Amino acid sequence: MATPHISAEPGDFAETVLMPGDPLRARVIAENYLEDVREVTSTRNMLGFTGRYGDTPVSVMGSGMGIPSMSIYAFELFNEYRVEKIIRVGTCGGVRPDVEVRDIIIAMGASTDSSVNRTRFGGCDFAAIADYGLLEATVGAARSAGIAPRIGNVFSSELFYNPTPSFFDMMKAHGILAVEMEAAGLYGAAAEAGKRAVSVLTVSDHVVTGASTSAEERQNSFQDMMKVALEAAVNAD
Ligand SMILES: O=P(O)(O)O[C@H]1O[C@H](CO)[C@@H](O)[C@H]1O
Ligand SMILES: O=c1cc[nH]c(=O)[nH]1
Repeated sequence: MATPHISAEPGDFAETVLMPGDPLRARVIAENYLEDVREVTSTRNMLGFTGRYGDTPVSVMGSGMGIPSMSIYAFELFNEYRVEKIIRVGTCGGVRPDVEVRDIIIAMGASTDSSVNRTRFGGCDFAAIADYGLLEATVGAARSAGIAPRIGNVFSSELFYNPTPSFFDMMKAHGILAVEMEAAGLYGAAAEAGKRAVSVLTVSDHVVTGASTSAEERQNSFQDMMKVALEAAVNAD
């Protein structure tokens, strides 16, 4: 039953799909965190896998970069493959001065300069928010693991290379924790489909201070993020 962008069969995806931007990271997650793994799609090399985390079936698939790419895959997973929950697992750049590299951010909401959610929502402003149950499950998983997550508003940017430095001052003044490129599109797609989503992010760099993570720090915070996302996949009702 392939869709235009996914070559899996019905039933190939679990109810919960973890989505990093990078399809090769999806493979790393599948091989290192899941058991009984099989590849279920590779159209355009946007790799997807299904396996088990403990007793719970879990899938992992790349979303690509940016809201348009995330919107395509989330739409097809929610509407064609009966996926119920998507947990984005990605990187972000810190914005507020009190956010530090390696922090784990749970995006309660996602502001954006993209018009995608207005297009979905009849030209009105849509409040792109995480599903509350998934938010609780991720926050609970983080705290149980001794991780203090930052919870709040992120900014899903259309541009990675923004030419206007004052853009980040505006974000900072509005309490934006960090900038990334997909959460607002994912939350809009979930709402449109009547499904559920949350984004768990690790801070890889700081766009204001210029701080960045070493390879070892990146690996540690990646492991923290994966623990949070996988435990939430198991524990969310
Ligand atoms: O690490 P991922 O999930 O790809 O997320 C971030 O990294 C990419 C930019 O380098 C964008 O996709 C942004 O959202
Ligand atoms: O989208 C992103 C991701 C990480 N760091 C950034 O500055 N932007």
